[in-house]
Amino acid sequence: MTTPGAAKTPVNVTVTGAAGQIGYALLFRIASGAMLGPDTPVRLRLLEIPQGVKAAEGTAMELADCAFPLLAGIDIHDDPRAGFDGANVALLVGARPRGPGMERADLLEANGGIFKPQGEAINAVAADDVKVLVVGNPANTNALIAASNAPDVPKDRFTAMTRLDHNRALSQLSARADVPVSAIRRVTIWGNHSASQYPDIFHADVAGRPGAELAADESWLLEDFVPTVAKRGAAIIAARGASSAASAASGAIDHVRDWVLGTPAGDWTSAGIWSDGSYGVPEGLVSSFPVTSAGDGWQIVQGLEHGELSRARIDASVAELVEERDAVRALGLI
Ligand SMILES: NC(=O)c1ccc[n+]([C@@H]2O[C@H](COP(=O)([O-])OP(=O)(O)OC[C@H]3O[C@@H](n4cnc5c(N)ncnc54)[C@H](O)[C@@H]3O)[C@@H](O)[C@H]2O)c1
Ligand SMILES: O=C(O)C[C@H](O)C(=O)O
Repeated sequence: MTTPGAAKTPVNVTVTGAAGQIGYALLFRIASGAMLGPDTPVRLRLLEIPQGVKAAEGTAMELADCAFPLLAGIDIHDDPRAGFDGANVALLVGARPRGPGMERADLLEANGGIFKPQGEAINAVAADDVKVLVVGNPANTNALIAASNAPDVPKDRFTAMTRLDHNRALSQLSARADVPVSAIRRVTIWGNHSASQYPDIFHADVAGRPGAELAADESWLLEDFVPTVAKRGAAIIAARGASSAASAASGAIDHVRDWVLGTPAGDWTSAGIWSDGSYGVPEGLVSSFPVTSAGDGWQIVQGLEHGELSRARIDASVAELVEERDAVRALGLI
């Protein structure tokens, strides 16, 4: 399928798990220009397992029926080497979601095996400027697996999604302070996309009010705000009977958009990135940090000071990332 007349060279965007719930919420927004901007045509590569190909074909038919002016083509694959060929942006969504009562780490063995061959394929055939966002859980450690199996791709091109957690934190804080989400800046998710994550508001600006002032109410902070954000995924599963999909797709769009087009001045966002040792997070773990981008890659915001409470929370989440890394090492995945 080709739309004639697109001026710029299309960006190749590979989406794995294209026939799944998140895929269905994500692809139409990418094709509409929400992710890469209103002037950038996209060519979509949908990667599925063989059983998912027919449903992906149905989604591709619907995408064609939207007549998106920016959609320069769609192809569907069940072989990672074909699916990632020439990929400039790769969204690694395809993986099993957790069900009620499970932790995301319970998916390590089932899903970890997906990310080793996908990392190898990205290494072999993706474009030189490839940018990878891992959404499939456990996202941080799956990103670590993919990056570790792509030795020729710079590690900073592999990222894991904590933008959904970041957006959840903004929303909870907005409700608490009774200010619009757009008036809140400089919130951070630290650590793992798991129940151990630490949503940090100590450095936030909440409509001109220091976040530390709100955080001073420790019973609200520790018994309400932090667990509501950190356990939101499980609450959605309990309510919907299925894991978050539209909000996850929206987080993925926000992550890639800010990475490629830049974060707003005076603000930062959160992303799981390859640690360079900042803030005592061991090098080589994929951990969430406060980050900015000027369109040329994520930079970790430096110089934030942490009190005892924040330090202990960050350390606990990082300790879980170390455990997950050791588990996938024992499985031979890295
Ligand atoms: N990081 C986050 O914030 C976040 C948020 C929500 C969901 N998730 C995770 O995203 C993943 C997908 O969720 P979903 O609700 O779309 O699941 P889903 O079951 O609806 O869809 C998953 C799709 O992936 C496909 N798939 C499986 N293995 C594949 C492979 N090797 N290559 C290509 N495709 C493959 C399946 O056929 C299926 O179509 C889950 O692991 C879920 O836990 C992460
Ligand atoms: O919680 C899950 O398992 C899905 C996703 O990671 C989420 O945070 O909504």
